[in-house]
Amino acid sequence: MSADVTVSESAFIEVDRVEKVFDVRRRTGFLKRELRRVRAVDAISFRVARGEMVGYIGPNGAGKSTTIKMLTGILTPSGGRLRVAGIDPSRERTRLAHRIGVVFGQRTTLWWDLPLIDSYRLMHRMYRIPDGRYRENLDRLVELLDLAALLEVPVRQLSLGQRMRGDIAAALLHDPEVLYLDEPTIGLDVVSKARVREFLRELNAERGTTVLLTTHDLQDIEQLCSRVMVIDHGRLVYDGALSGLHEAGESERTLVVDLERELPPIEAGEAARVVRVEGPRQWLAFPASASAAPLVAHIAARYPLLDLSVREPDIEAVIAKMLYAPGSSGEGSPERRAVVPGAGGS
Ligand SMILES: Nc1ncnc2c1ncn2[C@@H]1O[C@H](COP(=O)(O)OP(=O)(O)OP(=O)(O)O)[C@@H](O)[C@H]1O
Repeated sequence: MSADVTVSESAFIEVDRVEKVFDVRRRTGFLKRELRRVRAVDAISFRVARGEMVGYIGPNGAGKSTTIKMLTGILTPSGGRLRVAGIDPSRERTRLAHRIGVVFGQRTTLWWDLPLIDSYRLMHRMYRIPDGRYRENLDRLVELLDLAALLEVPVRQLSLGQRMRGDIAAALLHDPEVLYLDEPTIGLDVVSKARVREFLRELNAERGTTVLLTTHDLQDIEQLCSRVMVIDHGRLVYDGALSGLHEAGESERTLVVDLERELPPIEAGEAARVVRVEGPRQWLAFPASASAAPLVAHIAARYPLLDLSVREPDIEAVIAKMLYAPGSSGEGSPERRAVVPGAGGS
């Protein structure tokens, strides 16, 4: 541990210049092997306060999973200092397991062939959850996540959305103080996504559970997190509000307008510009950091409207625009780099 590290009182997750280097051996000839070092996480620092909901995003291979694995104690950092609830995850993984919950959207922690309720019973024993607390948590989660009709159904028969709700309940039975969510809404339909997000909002508001959320869905971040951290090539390149990320990348949202009939391109002044017209449907691009409401009001007052919808920019596109915007070094220019640890959250 370096002497200059200042530990904030309120920080629940503390990450100080943490790195993870993988040594990968590659065969380059008949008897030749080459050692390649992959710096998956490169000296990242941040603080997350108790009760915060933070998005953790980045392109494929950026280092998100490696960070989460270090925070859960599955991987040991190659350098730096890491604490979750005051615990060093890789040294005291079992003790930490009682205080954290993990949900992977693409994998399940449930027993595939067993009815849902049997997985919960097994977790009851595995985590040694006191009987009263288990029953109370189970009842609450079954109600909030609408699982009553699914408890006797084998996990393999559940739909993706039902399985995800089942997994979230499993991760919360032991009352963890922090929840790591890896793509919790991937592959879900609009209704299931809304349900999962609503539940997470309530969980955070009522229980003060700290949430670290990895996602490729910008709406997850928009609807749940006041703070977002962006990792690219193992380095933290942004830590702040989502609106700031949009501003840095000058990203745009799209308003799709269905008019009653074919008309010339809509005039919206400085607020938006028409980027496509197909019959009575028009697409207008406007800054993602701006609200759609005034634009919608402007159009509704002047044009015969049938329908409207807003399309979010792709998360990869927002990050790419931020990293490679004019003036950026292409690796994230210093002024776009991570701000002081914890600054985004308080
Ligand atoms: N066990 C390992 N051995 C060697 N290299 C690894 C290992 N795990 C991850 N890496 C490498 O570390 C880098 C970061 O990987 P990581 O899985 O953390 O990225 P990610 O941001 O989670 O990506 P994705 O969005 O695709 O899941 C990648 O270059 C990856 O190939």
